[in-house]
Amino acid sequence: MSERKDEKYAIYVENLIKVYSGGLKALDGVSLEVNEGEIHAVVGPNGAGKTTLMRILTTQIQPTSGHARVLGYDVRSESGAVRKLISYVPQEFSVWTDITGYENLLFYSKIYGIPSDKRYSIISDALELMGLSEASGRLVRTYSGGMIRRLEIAAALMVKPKVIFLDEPTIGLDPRAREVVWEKLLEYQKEYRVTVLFNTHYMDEAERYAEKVTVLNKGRVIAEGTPQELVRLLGGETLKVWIEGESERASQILSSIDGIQVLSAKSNQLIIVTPDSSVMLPKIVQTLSKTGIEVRSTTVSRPTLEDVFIKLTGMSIEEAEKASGLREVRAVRRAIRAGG
Ligand SMILES: Nc1ncnc2c1ncn2[C@@H]1O[C@H](COP(=O)(O)OP(=O)(O)OP(=O)(O)O)[C@@H](O)[C@H]1O
Repeated sequence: MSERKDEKYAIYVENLIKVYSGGLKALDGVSLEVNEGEIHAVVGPNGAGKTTLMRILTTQIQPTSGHARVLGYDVRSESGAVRKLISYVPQEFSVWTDITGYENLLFYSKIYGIPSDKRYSIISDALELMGLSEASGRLVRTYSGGMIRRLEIAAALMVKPKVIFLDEPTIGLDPRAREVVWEKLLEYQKEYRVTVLFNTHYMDEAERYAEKVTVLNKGRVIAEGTPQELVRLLGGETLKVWIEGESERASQILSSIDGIQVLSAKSNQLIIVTPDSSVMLPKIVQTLSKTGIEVRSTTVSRPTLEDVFIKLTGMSIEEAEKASGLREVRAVRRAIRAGG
């Protein structure tokens, strides 16, 4: 018997559309495929539709049209089977701060129906996996933001999910705390080969930890592939050039040089992609200075996913968020996670 295409993937999404009751189209024909055991990032600015997609895949809301399967089960008609195989770690706080870490997991173990004779070992294992054994007897209000996040993930691991969905797993955490969250998650993922789908607006995080990335903007997939493939789309190195003068005019002047793509030109800074910066940089400086524009400083780096996003949308993630008017939402979430 031939295998159905949508059953060979851990997650299969085809032409998903979600229109909320007020008429807002949050997803506009999203398709994606995630292999079993893959770590997959969905990246994009606030309001891109990432949470909506995740809520549909975790059977919390229904799509308006299109279809989605998780481990071969339809999220709409077989939602019970999907729920048995997955865990979901939401963006919002999902633990209580006035009880201990252990008590939180005990509470969840009861909700999940874990038999009482197995609870202690399952909770201990989950705490150990997330590096929280020593802190397990402390009130959660004494935990750092990173420890709280790891406790929420520990709760999700107790059901031994085949697919884990994480919505902005490190939002509001400092770089070191983000690293520890990922260190623990990766150790777990490696050992159990679970499939991980996570949402993030941190492009560097997607680039560093995801095997595949789907870039979402305004409810549509605008790019997908491995981080390396996406970065290769740009074909070269990224040059940042700070100038004395109008960046718009500088951009027009430079666009006439072969082998230069100006990704953005704002606030005295140009972001340029070029195949060979050692050849192009002197040319750029010379061309600009001939027209009275002085170059103040330059940096050369490997292109990043953030640069790919700029190329595809004409703006940075930050600018896209400002434009969507949803930037404040994220600022509040960050503050909550950071304990503000
Ligand atoms: N329940 C709802 N009713 C109406 N509109 C909604 C609802 N939930 C989300 N939206 C809107 O749908 C769009 C997509 O939101 P969504 O939360 O999926 O985006 P996101 O990429 O996850 O952003 P964030 O990072 O802020 O969560 C936004 O414009 C949002 O305001």
